[in-house]
Amino acid sequence: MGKTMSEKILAKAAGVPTATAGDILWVNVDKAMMDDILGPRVEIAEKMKEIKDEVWDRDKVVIISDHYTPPATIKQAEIVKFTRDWAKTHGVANYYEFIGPCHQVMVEYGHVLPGTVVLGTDSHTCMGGALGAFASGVGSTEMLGILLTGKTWLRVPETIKVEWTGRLPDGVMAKDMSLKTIGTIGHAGATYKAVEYVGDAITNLCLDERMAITNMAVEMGAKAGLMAPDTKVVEYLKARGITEGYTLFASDSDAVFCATYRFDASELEPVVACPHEVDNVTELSNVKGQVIHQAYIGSCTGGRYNDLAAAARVLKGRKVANGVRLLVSPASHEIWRQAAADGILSILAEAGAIILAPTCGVCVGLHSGLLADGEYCISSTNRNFIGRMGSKNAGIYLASPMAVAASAITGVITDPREFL
Ligand SMILES: CC(C)[C@H](C(=O)O)[C@@H](O)C(=O)O
Ligand code: SF4
Repeated sequence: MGKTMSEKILAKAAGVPTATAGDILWVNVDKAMMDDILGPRVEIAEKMKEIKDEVWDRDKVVIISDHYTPPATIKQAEIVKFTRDWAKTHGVANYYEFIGPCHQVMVEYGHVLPGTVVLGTDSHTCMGGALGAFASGVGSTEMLGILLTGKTWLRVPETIKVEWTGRLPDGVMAKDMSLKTIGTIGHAGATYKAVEYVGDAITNLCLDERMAITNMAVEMGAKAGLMAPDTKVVEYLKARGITEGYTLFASDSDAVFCATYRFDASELEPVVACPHEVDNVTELSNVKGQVIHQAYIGSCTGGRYNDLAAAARVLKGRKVANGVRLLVSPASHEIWRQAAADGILSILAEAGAIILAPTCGVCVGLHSGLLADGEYCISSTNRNFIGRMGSKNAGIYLASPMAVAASAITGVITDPREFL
């Protein structure tokens, strides 16, 4: 009987010849990531002092200060300082601060490799599945065990196959595919399962777009969101000087999937997730005309180069509506630099966008872009829970970067195809 990607990756990590969904395995972790919000400061440092105050392998730990950077309060600055100092005193050279949201940093700096196990103290760690890794979020207690031993137990998940075929229409993006999938499967429909995305509509996507999909696998409850690594992944890694140390696992043709969902990308139109649940998805046409006060393009979901370029295509030569805040936060310093060099940030700024630093801040309501009672934001991010961006009486519509850009121009939720 054939094996899925997850079964193959976890068998390799456990050092066993084969694994089957349902098996409980002790796996060796290839990279352990902590961010500033759930990292060392969350009892981990204290507990390690009680047990053994050193990490199992300094080269396999990555610590990223991203949620509280740039610090907006003294408390946030103290947390970032604590995180930085902890990394230094524990010899963790893989420390990054104010480079961008952790998941983008992990990929850009080569810490997510095909066929490896990457676990992080952030729920969107699953984004790494776009490069063919088994990447998943864990809690601080699990992370404590990993830091001390380099291992953790995992139950090999069953896999749901999500097949996207057909040609994506102009003006429709991977974010629309992601939201359509989540709206169909539901916010708990993939609990403790892996989701594997297949089909030519997936393989035709660039890596930026693929990551927008795997990033949100957790919004269905999934343990991991995977795509078989192909030449686009190999080229991406090669461009970063990485040509070995990974395995290109793909699911066997006779692998066992617990469910299969099929979608036709050629029939997909822009969709949005309406307040206050990520699976509250409807066609954008059903909420067209909804007033918005803020438009946000950013985060580990929708702040990559392709997102900014797509938004610039809509905004070029046009102006943000008076009274609408269009905030743009490139998902990393590298993206910020490249988008600036290529004139993309100038187009966005010319239209009236305010370009922010690479940060988690707006996405999770930690330091800027907060909403008042009765305000609405359309956002290229991944969560729209109550109070996510400030007031509990505000609302967030999740959409593609192109839909966000189009809505910023009109001041109401708008189909981006009107501007193409
Ligand atoms: C605050 C952090 C732990 C959280 C996560 O785990 O995803 C955040 O990044 C988010 O996007 O909600
Ligand atoms: S950008 Fe948003 S979704 Fe991504 S890690 Fe930061 S807070 Fe979480």
